[in-house]
Amino acid sequence: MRVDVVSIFPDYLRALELSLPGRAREKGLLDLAVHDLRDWTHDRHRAVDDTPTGGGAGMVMKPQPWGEALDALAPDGATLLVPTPAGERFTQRVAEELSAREHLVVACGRYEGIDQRVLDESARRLEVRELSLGDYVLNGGEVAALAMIEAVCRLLPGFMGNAESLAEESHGADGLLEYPVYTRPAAWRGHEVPEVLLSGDHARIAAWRHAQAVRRTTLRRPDLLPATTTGETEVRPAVA
Ligand SMILES: Nc1nc2cc(Br)ccc2s1
Repeated sequence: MRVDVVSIFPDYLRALELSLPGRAREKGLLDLAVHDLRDWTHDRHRAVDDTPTGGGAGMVMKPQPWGEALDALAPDGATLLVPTPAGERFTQRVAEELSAREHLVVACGRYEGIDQRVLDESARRLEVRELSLGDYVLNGGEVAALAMIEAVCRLLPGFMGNAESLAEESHGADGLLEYPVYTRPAAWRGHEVPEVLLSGDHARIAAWRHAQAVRRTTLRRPDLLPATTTGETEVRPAVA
């Protein structure tokens, strides 16, 4: 997979060259580049924003620098990711879908956003996905881009050393939150590891872990539980 990220704060994205994406690049799984949007400006102030047409507060990102940047970086058929509070929800399912793409170009907006015509023009030759991390507003798309790129790239085959751990994560195939985890020592500051985990009975351990995942999901994210046939969310008994 190739990932190009465009931002007016490219240093914000340098973290992508560390930790997971850094190792994947060494393995040849991921080719990542960060670009400064101002490289596609032509005035001496390197302007990337202007006042909103129709009035209103703040500034809007000009179409011309984005148009030229995307012409240079995004081949026809590439996927353009645009983090925005107004986007479709970015979920593990979306991350899985995007991990199968050949080329992602991530446009990090700032100010009040990017001129809509950039998205409309891009849709003529790119897959455009406006994506939201959640119902809150950041100062720009960079933080969201870091999260989305990590969520997508860690799903690339061979990216994670232990692929088995992917299967047991929160929001996995079963749609449940992850069960609580423990390690040594068996007792720590008066807290004991649940006896079942020391039993060696793998069937019993698996059942306990599933029950804990259901309990945690019911308590914290009932919206993730499958609806019943009546369309209501099934209220399942909390597991002791
Ligand atoms: N939650 C999010 N907030 C923002 C703000 C801006 Br400005 C650009 C992208 C995003 S994604």
